[in-house]
Amino acid sequence: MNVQDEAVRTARISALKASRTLTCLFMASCTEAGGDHINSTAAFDGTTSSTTAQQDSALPVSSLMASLGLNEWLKYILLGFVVEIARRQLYNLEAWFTSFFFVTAEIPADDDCYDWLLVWLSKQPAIKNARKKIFSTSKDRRSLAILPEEGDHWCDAKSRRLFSLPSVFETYSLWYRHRLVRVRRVALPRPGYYDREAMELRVLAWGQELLNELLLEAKKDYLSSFEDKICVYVAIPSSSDWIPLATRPKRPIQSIILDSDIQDMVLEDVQEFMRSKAWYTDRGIPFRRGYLLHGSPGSGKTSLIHSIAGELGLNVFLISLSARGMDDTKLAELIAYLPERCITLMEDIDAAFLHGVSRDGVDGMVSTQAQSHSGGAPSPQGQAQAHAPAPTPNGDSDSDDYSGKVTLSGLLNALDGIGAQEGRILFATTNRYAALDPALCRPGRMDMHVEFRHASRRQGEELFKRFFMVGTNSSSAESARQGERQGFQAGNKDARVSRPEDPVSYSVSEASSSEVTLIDVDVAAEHWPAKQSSVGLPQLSAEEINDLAIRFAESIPEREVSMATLQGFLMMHKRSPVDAAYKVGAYVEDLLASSRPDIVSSGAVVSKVESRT
Ligand SMILES: Nc1ncnc2c1ncn2[C@@H]1O[C@H](COP(=O)(O)OP(=O)(O)OP(=O)(O)O)[C@@H](O)[C@H]1O
Repeated sequence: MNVQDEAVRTARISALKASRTLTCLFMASCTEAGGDHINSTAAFDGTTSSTTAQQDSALPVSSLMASLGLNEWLKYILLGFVVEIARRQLYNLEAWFTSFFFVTAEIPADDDCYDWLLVWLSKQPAIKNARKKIFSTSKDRRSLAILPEEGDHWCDAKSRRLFSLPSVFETYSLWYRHRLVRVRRVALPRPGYYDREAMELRVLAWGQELLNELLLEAKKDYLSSFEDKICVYVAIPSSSDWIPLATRPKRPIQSIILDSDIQDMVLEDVQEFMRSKAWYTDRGIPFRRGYLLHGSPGSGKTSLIHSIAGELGLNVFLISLSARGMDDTKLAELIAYLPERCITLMEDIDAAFLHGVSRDGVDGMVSTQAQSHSGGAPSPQGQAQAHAPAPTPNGDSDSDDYSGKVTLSGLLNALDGIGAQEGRILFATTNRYAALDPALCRPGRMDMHVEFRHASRRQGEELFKRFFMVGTNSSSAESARQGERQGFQAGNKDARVSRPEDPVSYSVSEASSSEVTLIDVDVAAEHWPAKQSSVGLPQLSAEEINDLAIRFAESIPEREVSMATLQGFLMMHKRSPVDAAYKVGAYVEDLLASSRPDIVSSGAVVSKVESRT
């Protein structure tokens, strides 16, 4: 035998020794509990030096089992089998019992129904008093629906609400209409993806009715929390998601003071659109409608959208094209994830493009002209340039500051491309109508253009009445207001609405311009001595307020100041309508003299409307 063979043999024997020692240790530790301790290590020890592999295999099996105490082991293994089989049978029995006696629903977390249930559950005593639950103050859409309750010290106007939610994987039992309901939040496995959160709801009942009733009750409960509110959602480009931003009380449409009842016209148009799905489908016309509100700042564009959302019970989904991280893909995704019934709002739609990004990659103003001749197709060169970092007003390329990378073609595709959402109601606002690309404004994208101008005298008068007549305890107040309103509607046609598909522009004639005579404020104070009051509203009748409103309207120049400016002025004199009526003239004169750009009328907007319609 050579040295190599000897080394192999030694290695084999060592390996065998080691494995036996391990086996003996394992067996000894396992059989110790049965009291049959076997010191097999010693037995093996005596043989290790002289035994070989062939001798080991010759050991009788029965004596090996006995020496290892395997008989005891078999008992335990069998017992384990029996316990496991019993457990499985019990599980099957429970599953059978549940499916037989309970109606079960699984509701994924991304479904609206999930929110209804979570809010409903958070109000159930079984959850409120549960020993294990989740406390939350998060500002998500559920929390927006949970109203403060009496004696709820957590829920003041400023602090976030504290509410309890069912804990994950915990099963809660509660009673609904004398029937047992079992609820738990579960994770539904999704192959190759994260688990999906869901709610498992089991109702002890034969039919579906009780479950349906529960869900309907939860839905009603949830929606009633928003009855007098609209919910505003904001787009988060980084996650292509929508998160609730706030709830806002509904604003009555009558509180928007516009000439010629534009607000009613727009509202009716939206209502008609919402009723006309079949009409659009029958004619193969994409079921979308866009409204472009343009004109002076502070003239009521946002307020009108707010009111319309409230009147129609729609939530508002706010998209900022120049938000950090927003690009064409995110925009398309965000628009695709919009719910079917909602208002999509793009405020200051010109803002993203005034950074210099446009379909042709040049300044939006210039491209407006170029585009009108190009027929609307994006050029590859233009697209490439449009993706490049936008130049800042001083001409630098500023990729850090300017984070929005939405191109015009990206926006156009999102609005009515192949992946565009059906049934969408889009409202866009701008103060720079002239800067918009005609392709963006064409029918199909923006179907109705509404121009907002600075306040007319009639608007000023109406604003004054609404401001001071609220709470006037006179039956004549409302009738006077009604009468005024009718006169206002019938007499004034100084507003413009245009529909691109309809070349006829609604409107236009100038409001009668009455002479403005400024009266000395001291004279006014003499005229209204008993009415001046520094605390609370003076007790004025509706007729007196009407007179002051006329006075107020006569003192402001036609179409020179915004409604927001007038409202701001009235706020300064909210306890003194007399002062407000007699001091407004001087106030406006001062403002105009200082030529603040936000209050000076712009004639350019008006001419653009005419050229476009
Ligand atoms: N036509 C109006 N009727 C009633 N209130 C108005 C009107 N216009 C403006 N206001 C008041 O002025 C304020 C500003 O109005 P709003 O934000 O709707 O103007 P806007 O046209 O959207 O302004 P911007 O273009 O600057 O966003 C609001 O508080 C609103 O109540």
